[in-house]
Amino acid sequence: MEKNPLGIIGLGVMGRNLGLNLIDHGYKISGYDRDNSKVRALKEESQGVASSFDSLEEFVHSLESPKKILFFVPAGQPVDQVIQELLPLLKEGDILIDGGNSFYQDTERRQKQLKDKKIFFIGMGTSGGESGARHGPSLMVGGDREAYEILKPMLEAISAKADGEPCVDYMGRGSAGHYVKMVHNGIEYGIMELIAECYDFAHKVLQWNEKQISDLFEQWSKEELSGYLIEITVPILRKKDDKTDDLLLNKVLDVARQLGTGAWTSEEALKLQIPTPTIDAAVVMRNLSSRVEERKEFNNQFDTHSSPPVLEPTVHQSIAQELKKALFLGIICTYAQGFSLLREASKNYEFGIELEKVAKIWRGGCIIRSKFLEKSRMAFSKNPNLSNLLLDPSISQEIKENNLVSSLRKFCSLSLSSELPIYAFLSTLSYFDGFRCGRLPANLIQLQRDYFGSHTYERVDSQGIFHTVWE
Ligand SMILES: NC(=O)C1=CN([C@@H]2O[C@H](COP(=O)(O)OP(=O)(O)OC[C@H]3O[C@@H](n4cnc5c(N)ncnc54)[C@H](OP(=O)(O)O)[C@@H]3O)[C@@H](O)[C@H]2O)C=CC1
Ligand SMILES: O=C(CO)[C@H](O)[C@H](O)COP(=O)(O)O
Repeated sequence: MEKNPLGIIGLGVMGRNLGLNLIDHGYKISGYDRDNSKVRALKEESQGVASSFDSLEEFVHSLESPKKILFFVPAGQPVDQVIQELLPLLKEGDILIDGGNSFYQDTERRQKQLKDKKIFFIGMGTSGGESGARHGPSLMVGGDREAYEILKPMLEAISAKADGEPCVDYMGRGSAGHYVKMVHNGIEYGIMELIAECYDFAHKVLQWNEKQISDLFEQWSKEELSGYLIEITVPILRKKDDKTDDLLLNKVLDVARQLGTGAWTSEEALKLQIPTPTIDAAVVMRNLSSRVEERKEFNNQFDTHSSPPVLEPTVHQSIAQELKKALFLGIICTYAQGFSLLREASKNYEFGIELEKVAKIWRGGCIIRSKFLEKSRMAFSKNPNLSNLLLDPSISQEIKENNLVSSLRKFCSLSLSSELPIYAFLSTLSYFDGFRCGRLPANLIQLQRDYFGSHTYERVDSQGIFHTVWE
């Protein structure tokens, strides 16, 4: 029997679509899932091109050597279970690829576990959701470079293309691929929360309807704000509910669920002491949204409101312009925070991540793709050691020339007087102001630490460590 170059385990949303994408590009694949109906469905959908198996032994046997097996099963225990089941069937040199959203420390552990057996374990962050997997995802690959080189032609063929370049690359050693995907998702959380806060403002303060707001987002998606998350907000705002006459949006419970990657990003940033306040705020607001009972109680208990500013319709268009600029700066700062975290993590964990490559493969296929990523790519290409995107001369020039900071400030102050929760925008503004204000009140904190704990301090006028005898 002719052997196939790649096998996929887990034929749900991602595995099934990536399998069909591979077949479109001329690769014959084998598929396996613990749910036999999914195995049969793939065979039918691929018109028999995919070889599908109900037994793991037959599945592994159908693959050419070295065996290349990609899994798309839920992160956590299912990945370990699949590895355990596969181990007796594998030989030295075989390559396992985890395409799911696994936690990077789990990936490191699995790589160590399989190294002794000389089996490669690649952590591959995959982004683009269902349609990306089907028509071209962004693929963030980490682990052994030798194994990546074997997989490269196949991955390049199925990945999205941005300006003709494949949106896949080797991110670095160990769990670098899953780490980059984790930060991608943190940025995704930040941008989604900023967009939601914009919508809330247009809806509650400008009192625009969803048609007007979707037209605004549609306009933005053709300008410098152009990006996938802005784009998909347009049809989402316009979608009719199929059960009622209302819009679907009005029928959806206001609780934002999460699978964990955003919170992992914030936890990592805290651990490495890199400020990522927009991402943190996005996680916090998802958490707050889920406290449904407390929110109801608060709503009853604190039901008095100050009178919000009245905005005449004549100023609406100019406020919408400020809103656009505030969102643009919010998005720039979210990317800046994500890239700063990646830079620090790469140093700390010795991943060897090149930020230019990250920006390059995020330009297409992934959920956070946007026009701004080309500017980020150029910034890191000019200066691979750039510690913060906001320090790039052309990006800072763009922020200044377009008065983005004053728009963000105006938007925040209007929202605050309208009692809108805009935690992501406020955090972004404080991030910006905190970096540029010259002198922070951290000197006072230092003296408080020294007062109660003799923790010492440094002076602005002489080198060394100082302590004051306080009493
Ligand atoms: N959906 C998305 O947009 C994206 C998802 N991801 C990540 O990709 C991974 C897969 O996600 P997705 O495709 O959405 O998930 P799905 O739940 O759609 O598919 C997972 C499949 O794996 C099967 N499975 C679970 N455990 C095992 C096992 N031990 N052996 C064999 N098959 C098993 C499941 O079967 P059963 O149904 O019986 O449990 C299911 O068919 C996750 O880590 C996810 O976070 C990454 C990027 C985007
Ligand atoms: O990886 C993804 C997109 O890039 C997945 O869709 C992920 O599930 C999104 O995260 P969450 O479910 O926590 O919102």
